[in-house]
Formats: sequence, structure tokens, C-alpha cells
Amino acid sequence: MESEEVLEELKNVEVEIQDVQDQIRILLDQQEKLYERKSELEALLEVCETSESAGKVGGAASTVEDWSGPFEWDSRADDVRFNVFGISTYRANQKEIINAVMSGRDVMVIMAAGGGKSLCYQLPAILHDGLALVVSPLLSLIQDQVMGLTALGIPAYMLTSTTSKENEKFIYKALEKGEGEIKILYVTPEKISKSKRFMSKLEKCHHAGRLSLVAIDEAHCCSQWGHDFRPDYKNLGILKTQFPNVPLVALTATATQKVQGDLVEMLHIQRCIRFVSTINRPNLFYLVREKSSVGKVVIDEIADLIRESYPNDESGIVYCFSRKECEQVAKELRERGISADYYHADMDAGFREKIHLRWSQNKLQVIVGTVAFGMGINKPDVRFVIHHSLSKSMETYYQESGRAGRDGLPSECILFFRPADVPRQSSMVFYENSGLQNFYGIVRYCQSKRQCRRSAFFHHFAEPLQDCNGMCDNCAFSSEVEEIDVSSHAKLMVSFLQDLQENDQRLTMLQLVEKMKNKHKEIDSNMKREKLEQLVVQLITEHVLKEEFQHTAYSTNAYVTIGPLAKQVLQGKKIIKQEVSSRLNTGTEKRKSVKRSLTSSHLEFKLDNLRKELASVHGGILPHSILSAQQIRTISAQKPHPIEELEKVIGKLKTEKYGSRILEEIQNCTDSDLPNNGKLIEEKDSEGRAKKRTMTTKSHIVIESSDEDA
Ligand SMILES: Nc1ncnc2c1ncn2[C@@H]1O[C@H](COP(=O)(O)OP(=O)(O)OP(=O)(O)O)[C@@H](O)[C@H]1O
Ligand SMILES: [Mg+2]
Repeated sequence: MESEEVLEELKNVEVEIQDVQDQIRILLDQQEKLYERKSELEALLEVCETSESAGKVGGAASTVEDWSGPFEWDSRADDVRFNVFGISTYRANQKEIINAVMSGRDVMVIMAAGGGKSLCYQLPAILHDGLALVVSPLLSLIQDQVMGLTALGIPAYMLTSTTSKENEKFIYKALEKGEGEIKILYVTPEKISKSKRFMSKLEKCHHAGRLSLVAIDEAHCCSQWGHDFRPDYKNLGILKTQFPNVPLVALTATATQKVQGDLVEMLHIQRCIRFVSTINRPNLFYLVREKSSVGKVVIDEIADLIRESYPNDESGIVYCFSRKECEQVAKELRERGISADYYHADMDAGFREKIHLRWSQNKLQVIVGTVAFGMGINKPDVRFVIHHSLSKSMETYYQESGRAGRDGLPSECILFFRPADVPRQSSMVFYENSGLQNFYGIVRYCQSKRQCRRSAFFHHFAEPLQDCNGMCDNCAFSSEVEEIDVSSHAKLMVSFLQDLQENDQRLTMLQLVEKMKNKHKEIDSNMKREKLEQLVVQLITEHVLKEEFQHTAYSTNAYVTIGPLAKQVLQGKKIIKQEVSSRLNTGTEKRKSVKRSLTSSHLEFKLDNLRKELASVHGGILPHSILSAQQIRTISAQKPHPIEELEKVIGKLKTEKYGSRILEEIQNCTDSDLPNNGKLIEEKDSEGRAKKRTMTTKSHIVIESSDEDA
């Protein structure tokens, strides 16, 4: 052999070794994921078997004991549930959790946002003698809770930086001497870890047998693996050590197996009963919309959507990528007649709180926020959450979108996606542990036109699939999607990038698409720019291409380079198929739009105004504490009369406080309702603003599809 030939072969072998190493890396990656999934499935199997053996079909709770009762406190619990809280029936797992807490057991509650976790510790707190301590991470959450409980006549207090000296004295006296009635005391975790004075008073309260239970809300904050880690939560283990015989309840909306394990360890509740409810939010409609590359068009679409689907100022959130974008989007929405304001971490705290409060009181329809607008949101009647830009992972999207519909009524989660947003977000998350891997999960969610959006969540949280009931765009319109083989385009792209790389050149995603279109006219004719961008993103998530990042003084640039599976594509061993909605063709976009409108009756409108009026009269109470959206709907549908009938709907306490005013509204509407039925009317709301609304005799949700070009 000539030395030149040897050299040539050596080069080839080296390239092949590199290729094999790349493939090994991918396989190892895949193996790791499969192991992870395997252990998740094993844990899941254990849960299913345990609940089946306990006779609980459906796997609602991972507990062997039957906590559904009967128990001696059943009738007292029912009385407080209905007559104090105004809640007519328990939701899944609530009764069992309450019974376990009442039986003195430590309990871990994993229940989706809005599932009704608060009742699980508030009701036992009222039934028990003594005082319940609740640890909650945010002042705003605590204020909301205390306000709501006070409105129900429950003696609830908080000990925080905002507590007056007078109240502090009252609270300490109650702890130390049992003077003055306190049923529920809220504190932030810092009180436990930093205030010796507080802990010594609490010790005295316990010593006198007056500490009835401890609840730790948003318990995932204990774990570094959770999404909202708070260092002070790490010290809460002291509560079980100090008060071993007091039942401890840890509550959170999402906790992976890893986080659950952490919680048990850190809070010292090894013998706790776990109640794991489904992550499913059946009332949420999930939808991904193609985002125009023209900023103004996106805002037009968002404004149209809000105006058309939510004409009665129903509350919503729009999430944006950056602070600047929040301010811009809020301004442009306002220019289009939407009552919107922005919220981000860079604002004066007082100003931020003012905006939050106006929104909570239904005086502002839309908050345009960054992720900083997060955990403290306790508003139950958020009807829509729109993502102007995509989230950084499936988990954060679940959290953010999950702020919609906490009252259980139908609500929408709409994500505006365009491939060009991918590098913007990926260059922010790539330095985080598994940041890119998690991010590509939500990118796949956005790109998919076939997979049920709900099933993507079930898969992510390792939960058995449940029926979506057509409550996502892909389930509602899946038949209109076809798969097109785009392997030849992928091949051209890979070899184009390979040539560039050999010449030490790098391109961003947008540059790559531009150059491809200029170089390969055949692509230009049959593939639109958006489709090419989608293909690049698809190839990245399928490891054919990969992103590489370079820091500059002001930003991080994302470049697209050859990925580990590029060779498979070049050799024709990997087929690339792109999902295409058959409603899209080369011309203008013909998108199926899901137009969902919540229409309300005249009486609902009146009751909505009444609760706003009463909230401002009673000072500090939020409208939903007076009447929930669900209660308004029930009253409107049933028009209860006389007062005893109303009591059957909203319980004794609310009837005593607001019953006569509610009956007045029912009476007025019954007299004047029918003639205007179904017409658009103009009225004034409690703030005197003129509003247009659609009136119908019955409330209903219309899910209608419109296709202008069909
Ligand atoms: N059984 C029930 N029937 C009707 N409404 C209920 C019931 N239980 C709770 N709710 C209402 O549901 C809403 C959400 O409850 P809650 O604030 O306890 O949710 P959560 O599980 O703590 O959610 P998050 O994780 O977002 O804090 C509240 O308005 C509450 O009054
Ligand atoms: Mg809660």
C-alpha cells in the first residue's frame, strides 16, 4: 500500500470512529432515558396495584387504607363544608385527605392546581380544637387566604413582615396563653427558620396541647429538584422533630417521584399517607397557534381572540419572553382596546402589587407578564392563558397554563409558536442542567400536529393516559393532518451544512434557511420559509442537527451544526417526515381557528356586578370570595327562591350575609329577562363602564370552528 492510500484510509477510519462514538453517545442517552422511564413505570405500576388491591378503581389515591369513611366527624365536616365554605360536594380525594388528617396521620397531597388543596387543611383546622399552623411561601398568597377565610368568618391571622404590632401581640398571646381565638395562623418559612421568639411561643402552644395541625403549602419549594426551590423551606423538618405527634400535611400541585422522595426525607414524614391525584385538568382546552413573523399581526390576533371570545372582561394572562416584550405587548393590547397592564421583576414592588390587585378585583382584564408572574396567583376565574412565546419546558408550561380555570370552569391555554422563537429561548436555557433536553420537550409539543396535547403531559409526568374528550386542538382536528416525506430536503440541508463546516463557517437558523432558499431554488418552489424553519427545528429535536452556542459581550448566539444522526439521513437510513395540516397551502395561511365563547346570562352579569360591589363595600374581600363563578352559574340556572332554597346552593353563612341582595337580583332578572334574550345589550358594570354582552337564557360553551377559506 502506498503511504497516501494508508493516510486516506486512516482518515476515513477516524471519521467512522467519530461517527460510531456519536452514535454510542446517542444510544447511551437513549438508554438513560429508558432507564428513567422504566423506573417511573415501575413506580406507577406499584401505585396502580396498591390502589387496585385497596379496591379503588381508577388509581385516584396511592393509599391502601380506605379513608372514605364513615367517621365520627362526618356530619360536622359536611356542615362546615357547606354552611361555612359554601361548597356543595367534595372534589376527588378531598374527603379522604380530610379524614386522614382528622385521624392524626401525616399526609402528602399531590393535587393539580385548583384541585382544592386548601380545603384539605382548612376544614380539619376548623373541626379540631386549637390552632393550625400553615406555612406558605409568599406574602400575596397568605394575604389572599387570610382575606378569604376572614370573609367566611373564620378567625385566620398571619404573622409576617406586614403584621401590625398590635396584631403581633394578639397572636403571641394566643399562642402562649390560648387567649383570643385563632383557628388558622399563616406564616412564611422564614418565621420558622429565623424567629426564635416565634418558635418558643409555638412550643408553648404545643405544650398546652393547642397545636392541632401543621400544613406546608407549596411543599415542592423544599426540594432543589422542584421548580421553585426556597432555601428556607429546607429548615421545615424541625416542625416534625419538635412536634412529632401533631399531624403534618404537605401539599403541592406537581411533584415528580424525585421531589416526593425529597419531601418525605426533609419533612421527616416517612410514614405519611400519600394522596396522588391526576395531573389532568379536564376543563382546560390546549391549543397551539402558528405565530406570524410580523409582531403586529400576532398582537392583532391575540387582541381579536380576547375581544371575540371574552367580551365580558373575563380575566386572562399573556406570558411573554422578556420584560421589554411585556411592556410592548401590554401597550399594543391597550391600543387595541383591551384593558391590559404588564408585570415583571424589574418593577417597583408596590406598583407591581397594585396591578396584581386591580386584576384580582376584576378591574383589569389582562396581565401581560414574564414568568415572574407566578406562584402567587390565586385567582380562580382566569379564563385564558396565552403564551406569546413558548415556555422553557413542559413542566413550566404545565404550571403557567395551569393558572387558567382553577375554579373548574372551561378555560383556554393557547400557545403562539414559531420556529424562530426556538434559538431565542434555547440560548437562555442551554447552560442549565438538562436545560436543552427539557426545552426540546416543549418544542416537540408545539411542532406536533397529531399527538394529543394532554397525552404529552401524561407522558411527561409518567401518568397513565386519560381521555382528552376533544379538549385540545389535535384531538379536535386530527383528521386534517398528513405526513409528508421531506428526507430529500433534510439531506440537502445536512450536506449544505457539512460543506460550510468544512470551510469553518457557521450559520444561525435564520441564516441557514435564507441560504438554503437562495442556493436550492427547487426547495424555494415547493417549501415555504416557515416550513423550512420548522424542518430545521424538527431536525434539531431529532438529533440530526444540533445547536451550538457562542457568547458575545451582550448576548449568546445559537448556531445550527451537524448533529449525531446526520449521517443516517445522508445514507438514507433515517426518514424524515413532516406533519402538515392539509388546510395549509402555498398561499395565505388558512388556519382553523378555534373560537370558543363563554356566553353568560343577564343574571350572571348582574351577580358578577353584585359580587364586585359587595367586595368593595366589605373592603379587602375579593369578588370570588363572595360568590364563586360556579355558584353564579348555579344560581342563574336554578334561580332559587325563597331564601331557604338559596341556602341550599350557597350555604348558611353566605346566605345570611348576602342572601337578600342576591334574591333581589334574581327577582329583577326574572321580571325583565325574556324580552332581550339573545340580543346584544349595552349596560354599565359596577364601575360604570359601558359593556356589551351577549345574553342568553342558558349559559353554555360553544366550541365552534371557523374556516374562512374553506
Ligand atoms: N369541592 C369543591 N367544590 C367547588 N369548588 C371548590 C371545591 N374545593 C375547592 N374549591 C374551589 O376551587 C378553587 C381552587 O381551590 P384551592 O385554592 O384550594 O386550589 P389549590 O389546589 O390550592 O390550587 P393551587 O395549586 O393553584 O394553589 C377555589 O376557588 C376553591 O374555593
Ligand atoms: Mg393552593
